[in-house]
Parts: sequence; C-alpha cells; structure tokens
Amino acid sequence: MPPLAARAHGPLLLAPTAHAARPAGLLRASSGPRGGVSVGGVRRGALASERSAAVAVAEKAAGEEGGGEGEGPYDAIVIGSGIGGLVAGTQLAAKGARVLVLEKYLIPGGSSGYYCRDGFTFDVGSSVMFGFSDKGNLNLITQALEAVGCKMEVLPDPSTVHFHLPGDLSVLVHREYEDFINELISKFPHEKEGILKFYGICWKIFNSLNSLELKSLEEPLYLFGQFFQKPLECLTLAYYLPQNAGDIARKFIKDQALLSFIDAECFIVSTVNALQTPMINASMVLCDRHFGGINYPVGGVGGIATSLADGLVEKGSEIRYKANVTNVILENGKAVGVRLSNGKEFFAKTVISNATRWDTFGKLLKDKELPEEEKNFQKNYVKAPSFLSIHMGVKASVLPAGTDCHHFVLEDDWNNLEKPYGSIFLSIPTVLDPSLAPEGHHILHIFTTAGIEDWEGLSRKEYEEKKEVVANEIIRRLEKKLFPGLQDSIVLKEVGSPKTHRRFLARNDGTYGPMPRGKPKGLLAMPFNTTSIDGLYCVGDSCFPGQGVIAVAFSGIMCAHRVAADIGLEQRSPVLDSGLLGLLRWLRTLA
Ligand SMILES: NC(=O)c1ccc[n+]([C@@H]2O[C@H](COP(=O)([O-])OP(=O)(O)OC[C@H]3O[C@@H](n4cnc5c(N)ncnc54)[C@H](O)[C@@H]3O)[C@@H](O)[C@H]2O)c1
Ligand SMILES: CC(C)=CCC/C(C)=C/C=C/C(C)=C/C=C/C(C)=C/C=C/C=C(C)/C=C/C=C(C)/C=C/C=C(\C)CCC=C(C)C
Repeated sequence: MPPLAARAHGPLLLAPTAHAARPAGLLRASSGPRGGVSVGGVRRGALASERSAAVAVAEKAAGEEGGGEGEGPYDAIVIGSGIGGLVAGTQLAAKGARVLVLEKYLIPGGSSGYYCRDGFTFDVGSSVMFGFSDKGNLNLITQALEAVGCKMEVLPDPSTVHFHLPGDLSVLVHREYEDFINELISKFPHEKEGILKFYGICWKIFNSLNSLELKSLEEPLYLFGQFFQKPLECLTLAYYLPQNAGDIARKFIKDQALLSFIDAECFIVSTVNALQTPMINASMVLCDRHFGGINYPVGGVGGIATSLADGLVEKGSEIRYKANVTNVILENGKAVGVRLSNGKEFFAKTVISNATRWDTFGKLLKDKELPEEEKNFQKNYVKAPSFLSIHMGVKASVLPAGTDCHHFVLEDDWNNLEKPYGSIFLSIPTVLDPSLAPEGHHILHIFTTAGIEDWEGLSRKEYEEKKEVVANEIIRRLEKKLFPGLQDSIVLKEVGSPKTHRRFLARNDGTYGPMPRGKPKGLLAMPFNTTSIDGLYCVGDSCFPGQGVIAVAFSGIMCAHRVAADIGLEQRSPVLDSGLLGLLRWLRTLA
C-alpha cells in the first residue's frame, strides 16, 4: 500500500500525519462485515499503529486513480465528506442504499477534520460541539453516529464560552442555565425581566424543536404527520421561522450593552449580529448548550468524521479520497453522475453536493446557466468572510489554574464585533482532554474573521511575512487580555489564512459559510436540499438551517430522508411532493 501521501502543504491541513491515527474516544457497539475495526471498549490515546477502515480504503483508492470506464450505478454519490456529506451518506447507507462518497482531501471531515503535529492533535475547526449529548431529539451528532453503530466517549464542558467584552464585561456561559442566567442578571439587574423573557422564548422554540422527530421538511408525509401529532409545536416553529433574534430581543430589552451582548451570542454561531440571525437558530444553540450541554469527544473532533466514514464503509458503502470532482454530469437535464479531475466518471441515481452552493453551481455546473432558484439564493445570501487561524502548542504553565476551555474576546469597541480581525475566538481543548498534547503542554486554537481580498496578490515572502505579523498581533492582544507571557510560552505555531482555507477546505474564497446580504426573514429564504436540477441535491451549510456542525448534521439527515423517498427507500407521495415543493419554492421568493 502506498503511504498516505503528503501533498504540497499549507499550514492548516497538512497530511494528518504519516500514521493517520484515528482520534481516540470511539466506542463501536458492533462491527459490520467490512469493518476494519471492532472494539468492545472505550479508546484512549491515539493509536499510532491502527488505521481506520476508511483511511485504508483511501489508500487503495489513491492507488487506483486515473482514467478507465465509468463506475456505478450507485444509489447516491456524495461530493465531499464534511459532516453534512457524511451524515447524508451514512443515513442513506443505514437505510440500505449503496453510497459512494468522493472527497478531494486525504481524510474525511472538511472543516471538522484534524491534523497531528509533534505530538499535538489539532481540530481544524471549532471545538465547541452542540448536539452531542445522550438526551432529547436534537442530539444529532450522537444520533448520526448511532445510525452506523458508533458511540464516542465525550467530556462534558462545564461552560460553553467565556465572553471578555467591551467595558470589562465578563460573562461566563455556565452549563447550568440557572447559573448562566443569574450571572447575566447580576451584570444587568435592571433588565432582569427582559432577560428572562428573551431567553424564555428561546426555550419555547427549543422545546418545540426538541419535541419533533427531525426529518426532511421537504417530505410532505412526514411534515403533515408532525403537524398532526404536534400541532402547537409546529405552529410555534412556523410562527418564528421568518423572525430574527435581534428583533425579539428588542421587544423586551432596552439596554444597549445587553443588546450588544446578545449580538455577540449570535455572532459566534452565525458570523452576523442578532438582527440578522434567525430566531430558530439562535434558540437552538442558546438552549442546547444548557439542555444537552457542550460535550467534547475524547481524542478530538476529528474522531466524529473518522467514525462516520468507518461506519459508512461498514454498512457496505464506499469513500474515496484524493477524488476531486470537477463536474456533475447531466443527461437530459438530470444529474446522473460526476467526473473527477483525472477524467474518471461515476454514475448514480442521485448526486448530493456537500460543496458550497457557490462551488456547486459556479464550478461543478459551470457550463449551465445559473438556475432562478440559485439566483434567488445569491440575492439573499453572500459568502461570509473566511478566517485566520492559529494553532499553537504552549507550555502549560502560561494558563492560570481553572482556565475555561472557550473564550471570545472583543476588547474595547462593540463596533469591531463583525469587522475583520475584530473579535477573537479561542479554544483550549486540552483543558478537557489533556491527551491531545504532550505532557506539560496545552493547545491554543485561535481564530478571527478575515477576508480573502486581504491576502491576494502577495509574493510568497510577503504572504509568509503577513501571516507572521497578523498572527503576532492577535497573540499580543490575547497576552494583554488573558495570558501574560503567552508569546514566550509558544513551542509550536501554525498560521492559516483565508487562502489556506480556500485551498484545503475547497470552499469558495475560503468562506466560513453563507450569511444574509441584508436583514433576512429568519430562515425563510434558506433553501433545503432539493435543487432545480432533477437528481441533484445540496447538503451542508449553504442549505437550511445554515452554518454549524449540528446545523449541517441536520441538513444531512433531511437530505438523506428526501433522497431515500425519491429512490424508493422511504414512503412518498408524488402528488403531495410536487405541491409541497412548489409551495416551499414560492415561500422562498417572499423572503
Ligand atoms: N470553517 C471552520 O473552521 C469550521 C469549523 C468548525 C465547524 N465548521 C462548520 O462546519 C460547517 C461546514 O460543514 P459542511 O459539511 O457544510 O462542509 P465542509 O466544508 O466541512 O466539508 C466539505 C467537504 O467537501 C470536500 N469537497 C468540496 N468540493 C469538493 C469537490 N469538488 N470534490 C471532492 N470533494 C470536495 C472538501 O474537501 C470538504 O472535505 C460550517 O458551516 C461550519 O459551521 C466550520
Ligand atoms: C416547512 C415549513 C416552511 C414550516 C413548518 C414549520 C416547521 C415544522 C418548522 C420546523 C423547523 C425545524 C425542525 C428547524 C430545525 C432547525 C435546527 C435544527 C437548527 C439548528 C441550528 C444550529 C445552528 C445554527 C448551530 C450553529 C452552531 C455554530 C455555528 C457553532 C459555532 C461554534 C463556534 C464558531 C465556536 C465558537 C468558539 C469559541 C467561542 C472559541
């Protein structure tokens, strides 16, 4: 077998290391016929000698690349193995479909991947995991893993995030709702009633969401069934669907600093302020962090994608890496397959794209005129900026005892909240799982929003120098605000720019995801999974309900349900289908 080839790297997503160790923490209840791994217990520590089944298939596929006859037909081809694509693929595989996932990179996960360096295991993206508890209906990451017989050991985070905000406002979002709300009221005692009302409405929406069985909102038999079983909850959701968090907050709250705090609460999950954040999305995250809590997978976030990829293979489906899809193949206007950069073709009854909508329609279907629906999407949504990320290994002594895992820093001026490099996100996952770093060390994963335009047109030398200057300034700010001596404690530092994210995450301009162009009508304009091209579906963050690992997991569950109905693996009603899909299309044009 050829080794996992290290291609020319940028700093962010280097080859996950030669050993491609699976992040630990996986508990596999059972192993399927093709499973490379079967354990009866919980894993601890990275197992260097052990390769995941999915990575083994990757190596095989890497050796096979190049030309030849088309393969298929599969039930579904999934382009990309971000969490959205993997959840869609595994849900379909669990329903008995034969799925092929094609991933451009070396390992699964996309923004939720990982890489190892000098004994550190870094999460590529966020380390804040919603939907990973063992209760309710909204623990979608847990459910996605369960569908393919996996369970991961998780570590409960005692808090979601520690806010360090202008005016020396410091708010710790405790796991316990009462502790958080009392802390917030203690900072704004004159707004006690408004605080209770705003977060109370969030709970009303969350409880409605949590009471439903979550499947495709584009499948009428399911949707009408839910309306019949839970009319009040569904009407509550329908009522709040076109509303935004900032408008609702303003009904009850007058204090400008408190409204700005709610902006920051929304910004960390939507990259926009509360007036632009759909109320349903805000409610989901502002409550799940207390209901199920934020839970971190032992061994790192990368274990989620690796486990899903393994689960997919064990269910008899396939995943191939270094498989760069360049075209969706259409026949009589219907998507019937894909072509790779090496010319190889694969055919399927359905094609699901986990690439962003800008990539799907702008690159994979570049010869086709942009459909009206996509024009409407691009009228309502723009690409959010990309980000600058710094992965660091530091000496443990620099962190005071009891340091929280996640921090959000905006020092002096609320006006900088949404500006590039304005706010700083910081995660220290080793506070929860020390096994991610060599003894006596911690990981600091820092990121801030940044636009690609700032990084274009530089020579190699200017580019490297700019990364150094910008990263050092961010580190200086953290040193001043949180950790004196930070600069001197660094033992490893890797900086990723928007160009790095564009290249290694295959995301147009390295975008973090879609954000509303103006003030949206809540979630009304967000497209679901079907597209105006027959047989082509989208999944991931440019679909309802948007950015976020749990959000794209939901999009994967919805997508798999709709596809399964269309290929005859789930019940469907063609008459009701065309009625509902037409109605939803019309509703989107109202937004
Ligand atoms: N950006 C971050 O740092 C970050 C961090 C944590 C979580 N997240 C969340 O994850 C969400 C994204 O998840 P997602 O599932 O939508 O997508 P993703 O971007 O994580 O994954 C998409 C995958 O598709 C692959 N891909 C794209 N085009 C391809 C092509 N033509 N051929 C083959 N493979 C291709 C990419 O390599 C990538 O692995 C974001 O919205 C964000 O909220 C992002
Ligand atoms: C059909 C129609 C139209 C109507 C009807 C009515 C109904 C029934 C409705 C229903 C609905 C539903 C079901 C909905 C659902 C929704 C959901 C699930 C949502 C979700 C969401 C989620 C989200 C948004 C998430 C997000 C998250 C994120 C983004 C995260 C991030 C994180 C980070 C960045 C981190 C931070 C860090 C630091 C601070 C350091």
